[in-house]
Amino acid sequence: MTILGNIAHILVFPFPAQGHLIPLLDLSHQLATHGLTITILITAKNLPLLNPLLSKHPSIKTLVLPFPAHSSIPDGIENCKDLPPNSSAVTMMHALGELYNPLLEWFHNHPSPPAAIIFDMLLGWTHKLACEIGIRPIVFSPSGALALSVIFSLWRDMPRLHDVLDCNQLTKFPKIPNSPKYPLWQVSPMYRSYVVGDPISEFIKDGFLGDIASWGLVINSFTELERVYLDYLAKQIDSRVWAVGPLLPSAEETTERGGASSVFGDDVKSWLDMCQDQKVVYVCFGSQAVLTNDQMDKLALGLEKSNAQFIWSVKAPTAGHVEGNYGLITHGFEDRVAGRGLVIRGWAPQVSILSHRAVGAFLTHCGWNSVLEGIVAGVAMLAWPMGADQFVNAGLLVDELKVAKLVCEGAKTVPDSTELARAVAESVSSENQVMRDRVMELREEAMKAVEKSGTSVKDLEGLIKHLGGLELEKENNLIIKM
Ligand SMILES: O=c1ccn([C@@H]2O[C@H](COP(=O)(O)OP(=O)(O)O[C@H]3O[C@H](CO)[C@@H](O)[C@H](O)[C@H]3O)[C@@H](O)[C@H]2O)c(=O)[nH]1
Repeated sequence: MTILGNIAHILVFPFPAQGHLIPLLDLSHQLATHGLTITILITAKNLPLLNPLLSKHPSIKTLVLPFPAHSSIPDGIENCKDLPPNSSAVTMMHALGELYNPLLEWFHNHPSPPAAIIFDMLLGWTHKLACEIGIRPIVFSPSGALALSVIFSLWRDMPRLHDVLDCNQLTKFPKIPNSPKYPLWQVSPMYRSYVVGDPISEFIKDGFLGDIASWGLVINSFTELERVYLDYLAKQIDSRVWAVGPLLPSAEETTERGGASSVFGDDVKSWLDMCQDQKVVYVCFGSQAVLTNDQMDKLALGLEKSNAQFIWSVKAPTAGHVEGNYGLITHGFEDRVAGRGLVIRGWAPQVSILSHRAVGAFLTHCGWNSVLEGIVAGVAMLAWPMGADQFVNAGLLVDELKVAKLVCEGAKTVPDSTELARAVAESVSSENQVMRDRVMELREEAMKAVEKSGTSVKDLEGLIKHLGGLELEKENNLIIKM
């Protein structure tokens, strides 16, 4: 397929958190495959995360800028997964805002600068920079359309939540389809901690308003999954929306996606090969969540009591976690579940585990990438949302799509091990067939979306056509100026 003007040069600017970076790199792969010239802005410590992509596309260039020093980020940390637990994405967003001038300078000195920037939604300040240079700002959302509708609604409408004392009071979003509502404690902490006039708060607010004002929105979702929310977003932000998901890794990339796996993929595969179809529960809470020892104990007990087969991917505490209070696997647990349970410490090859025929259920925090990966794998989900957009995603999965059961809520909540055991056992039993059938239907829709003439393929082609058009526009402007 040839798409008009596919020679455009695009700058891609990912946010340094695996859940954000992975899908934007998958999108970059698609754009490079269609012949676009891509430069990826990255800081030095995150550069190795680009290796699988760069080896597939040697034509992709990198713009490596020094990570800006920040008083709340210890030296040497450049990725959210390594941030101390008392820091948040806000600190990282604020620190990266200092790249404004170096980036501006790079643009001014580039012989053939990009015609557009595709930037992560947490880097909304890029919108202002793009306007200053006179190129198109395109925001990329690694979150789904419902979650993005909620985030945009908060920052655009600015509901007064800061003086509400009851954390269970419902925050309502009547303009969004199906009028979702969430207890205050589940609403974005980034928004709840907003203080009028505070420089960091205003920086964050301007960033989201920059997203909303962007020339286009690329989102990792697909029409059949979130049609009403995608339509709503298109009307709200008054710009082009391209739903290009689910963004998937290429077959050879599934084991090194987002980082080097801490186990041999073949060992995990051999272990899974010995299990029956759809009997294994995969447990993972994304790239950032580290459980307290209390949570670890109850989760371990739940898995033990369930008698189910499982793989549990356990994140290690970062240097900032209080020594000994986090991430400890209960003494003797692994011996007691030997043969039916596998614990992976560190980075697990999640996509290849989920896609194995033996995996039937996924205990997840409902990070959007995990949600999409779970759907593509056709596994039923057990939801334990902990923060960020995860409560919104869990609501979509549990109440609307009915492909998940809620088993726990909250980053600090300790689950009841007996209830958890029951839910885990049930998730891979024949009683759960209805949910499994529903998720298989969604899987089919997801696969259709990314096949030839599928909705996501069409949206991707539409995006590429627009990007090609921008390059022609740039050249015409130059001719007119000359
Ligand atoms: O051991 C692991 C752990 C994670 N992953 C991958 O890492 C990604 C994790 O992304 P996600 O499931 O979205 O979780 P988070 O890392 O928590 O993602 C952040 O970013 C998402 C996109 O905006 C949000 O939906 C989440 O709430 C937010 O926490 C997925 O692709 C996983 O396959 C692995 O490959 N191995």
